[in-house]
Amino acid sequence: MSWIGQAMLGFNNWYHGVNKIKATLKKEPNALRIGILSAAAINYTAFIDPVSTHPGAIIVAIGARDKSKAQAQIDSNNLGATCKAYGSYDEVLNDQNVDAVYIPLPNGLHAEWTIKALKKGKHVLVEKAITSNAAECREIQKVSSETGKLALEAFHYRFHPAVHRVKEIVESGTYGAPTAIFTRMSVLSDALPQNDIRFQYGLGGGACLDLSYVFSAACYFGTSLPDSEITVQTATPRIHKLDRKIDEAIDATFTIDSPGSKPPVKCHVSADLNVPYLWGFIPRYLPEMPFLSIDLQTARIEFKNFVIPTFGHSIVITEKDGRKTTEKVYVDGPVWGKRGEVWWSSYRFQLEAFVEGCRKGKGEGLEGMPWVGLRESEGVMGVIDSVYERMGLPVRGL
Ligand SMILES: NC(=O)C1=CN([C@@H]2O[C@H](COP(=O)(O)OP(=O)(O)OC[C@H]3O[C@@H](n4cnc5c(N)ncnc54)[C@H](OP(=O)(O)O)[C@@H]3O)[C@@H](O)[C@H]2O)C=CC1
Ligand SMILES: O=C1OC[C@@H](O)[C@H](O)[C@H]1O
Repeated sequence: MSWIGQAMLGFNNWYHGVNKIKATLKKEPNALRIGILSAAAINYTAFIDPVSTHPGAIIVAIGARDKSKAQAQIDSNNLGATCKAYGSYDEVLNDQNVDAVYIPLPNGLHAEWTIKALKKGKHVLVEKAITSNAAECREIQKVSSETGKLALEAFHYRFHPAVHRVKEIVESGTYGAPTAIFTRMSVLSDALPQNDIRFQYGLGGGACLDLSYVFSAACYFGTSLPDSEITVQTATPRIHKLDRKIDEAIDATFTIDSPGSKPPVKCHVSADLNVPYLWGFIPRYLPEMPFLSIDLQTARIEFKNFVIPTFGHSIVITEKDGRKTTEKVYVDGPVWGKRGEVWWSSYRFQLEAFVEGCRKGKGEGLEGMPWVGLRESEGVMGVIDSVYERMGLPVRGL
């Protein structure tokens, strides 16, 4: 599955001549030294590629359950000179040369390893979904504040300037307050093997956690978590054929009531890990872009590819009188200002924020820097817990 993102990134890098930039980049002497827990498929796109263009970050270790797998990833990405292979995740955490870790483990293992890493004095960038449930996320908050180390959920879309621009339009009030939000994300028919981590209950499988962008984005554009009240109205799963506890797809509605006089926002989210065949017999192998729409009092915003805007997106605003405006924002924007490059992926923007957060030792409240706070992550996990309860499926991780 990760090959799709990797191919798009390859095209982006070729188009913008990023390989030349990588070849001439000099690392700073005090670069943040980062270890990776596992040789996951997503590592190249989400982490190794961004680090290769960041002067202030260096990968010093990869640990996998089988050391040869870690070594193979080090070799295939030419990380050899500075990067050690380990045969366990504990060895990465015990390495005094590691300042921070990236955790791309299955979702059901995120809490355990994030907490272990924080207790070993490492800052943590942990893949989405941050945990299996809201209670685990509260535990991470507690340990993060006890240790003074950061934990950041890798919701990379939140670091992209196009997303900041849409948030700015919503918050400007130009078109009134938001009243309804729709978000959709899907994975092509048969793209994932039946034994994928996403289909294993014990590893935190299911569409809600894996495609948690749809919940995160509805909450982000519809409110400012954690101060709003979110009530799940409906939730319908399509159950995986091999495991009755796995939601292969979900469709849910919830309302967000924010403090103040704003109208409640009606949210509708849809996520699918195996898009059904067309007319029952034609597999859908053509990618369907993640999609978001926001109804405001006097206009609708449609945002195509809100998840990885780097690889092509559009923001279309249609006012009630029919006037249309289209925007595309690849760099700058209201949060980053002049920081960033047009070829930066959402993962590269995310790394920029993570490294800065680690350096300053403070994630939330850094001036002019995007961040996903742990209380917000907990709020999103709380919505997912409620959706599972509503569907009559077990809350993950319990
Ligand atoms: N930000 C993004 O765009 C994306 C994020 N993700 C997220 O990244 C994480 C990893 O996804 P992905 O790379 O697709 O997954 P993979 O299955 O490729 O990687 C998961 C890794 O987890 C390790 N692992 C540890 N215990 C187990 C176990 N019991 N069963 C299976 N694997 C185990 C394996 O490590 P080892 O190498 O030690 O054997 C494996 O390499 C998930 O949290 C997912 O949500 C995924 C895709 C895109
Ligand atoms: O970006 C993504 O696309 C497909 C998913 O299965 C994956 O986990 C997600 O992060």
